[in-house]
Amino acid sequence: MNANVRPSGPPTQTYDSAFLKACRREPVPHTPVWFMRQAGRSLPEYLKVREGIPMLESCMRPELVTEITLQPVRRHKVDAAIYFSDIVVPLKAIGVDLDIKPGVGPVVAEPIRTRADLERLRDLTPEDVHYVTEAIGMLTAELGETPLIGFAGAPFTLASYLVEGGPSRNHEHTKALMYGDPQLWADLLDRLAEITGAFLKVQIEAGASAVQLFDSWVGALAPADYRRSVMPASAKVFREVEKYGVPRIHFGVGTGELLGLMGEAGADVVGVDWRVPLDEAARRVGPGKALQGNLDPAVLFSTPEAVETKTREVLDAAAGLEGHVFNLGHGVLPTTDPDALTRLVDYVHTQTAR
Ligand SMILES: Cc1c2[nH]c(c1CCC(=O)O)Cc1[nH]c(c(CCC(=O)O)c1C)Cc1[nH]c(c(CCC(=O)O)c1C)Cc1[nH]c(c(C)c1CCC(=O)O)C2
Repeated sequence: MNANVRPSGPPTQTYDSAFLKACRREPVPHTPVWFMRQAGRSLPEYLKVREGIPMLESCMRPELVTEITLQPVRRHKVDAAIYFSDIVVPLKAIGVDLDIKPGVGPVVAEPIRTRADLERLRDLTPEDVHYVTEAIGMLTAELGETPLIGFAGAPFTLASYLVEGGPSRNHEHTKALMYGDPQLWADLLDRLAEITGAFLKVQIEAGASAVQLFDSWVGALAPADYRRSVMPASAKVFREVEKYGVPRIHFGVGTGELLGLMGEAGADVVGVDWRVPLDEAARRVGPGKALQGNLDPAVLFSTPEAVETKTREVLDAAAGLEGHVFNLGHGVLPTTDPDALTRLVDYVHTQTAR
C-alpha cells in the first residue's frame, strides 16, 4: 500500500476515519477499536434476528447481513464494522458440500485429499456471491463514515477445514498432505489463494475499505514450514488486492514465531494474539507495518477494574508503535457480557484521546 496516494475507493470521511488512519500509520484522534467476531455471538439482538435461520443461509440474505453487521456498531460504538459472513462462504459458493454446525464449526462432507478431489474446487465468480455485493451496497449506505472490513480465510486455514473435513486440534491430515505430497499441497493452496483473492476483490469492489485475512490455525506450523509451504499462497492473495490500496490485515493465533513472516507475506497491518506484548511484536514485525491487538478475550470475564488494568498494559506496550488498532487477541468469546465490550471501547477511546 502506498500511504501517500489516496485510493479512489472510500469516501473522504471514511478515508479519514481513525481506523483507516491507524492502518496507514498516520496520526489519529484516538486509538481505533473493533473486535474480531463482534457481529453475532452473544448479542441478544443477534440471537433474535437469527432465530430459526441456519448460519450459512443467514450469510446469503443481504438485509439480515446488513442488520447483523450494524448491531455491534450501534451498540458498542466501535470504529469499524466487519462484514457478517464466514470463512467457508466462498467454498460453499463454488459448490463444496459443507455446513456450519452450531457449537462445532465448519464440517465438510467429502474431505479433499487427492488430486481428483482438488479438481472439484473451481474458480469463484462475482455471480457466485452476488448477495455479498448486494449486502455491502446496503451496508456502506447505512454505515456513513464508519469503515467496513471485508474478510476471508487464508489458504492454510481453509485447507485445514477441507483436508481434515472439520475442526482439528492437531491438523494431522493437513500436515500429512503438506509433507507427503508437496506438489499437490502447493496446487491446493494456490487454488485456494485464487478463490480467496477473488472473494476479497468482490468485497472491495462493493465498498469494503479494508480487508482481513484470517489464518487462524497457522500457528500450528514452524517458521520454516510456513515460509516454504504457506507463505507463497498468502502472499499471492495480498498481491491480488494490492492495486486497490486498501489496508490489508493479517491475523492468526499462536503466531508469535511467525509475525515477521506474516508481515513479509504482504500485510499492511499484522494482527497479534495476547501471547506477545505489542512492543515485542513490533520488534519481530519490523518497521513499516501497523499492529492490531491484543487483549486476551478471556480478560473480559474478570472485574471491570481488572479489564482496565489489562487494557492499560496493552495501551502502554503500544505507546511507541507507528500505528495501533486496538482489538482482542482472538475473537469475542460466545458468553462474553456485551456491556463489558461497550465499556472497553469507551475506555480505550478516553484513555487515548489526543
Ligand atoms: C476459523 C474461523 C471460522 N470463521 C471465522 C474464522 C476466523 C476467525 C477466528 O479464528 O475466530 C470468521 C468469522 N465467522 C463469523 C464472522 C462474522 C463477523 C464477525 O463477527 O467478526 C467471522 C469474521 C461468523 C460466525 N461463524 C460461526 C458462527 C456461529 C454460527 C452458529 O452457531 O449458528 C458465526 C456467528 C460458525 C463458525 N465458523 C468457524 C468457526 C470456528 C465457527 C464457530 C463454531 C461455534 O463455536 O459455534 C470458522
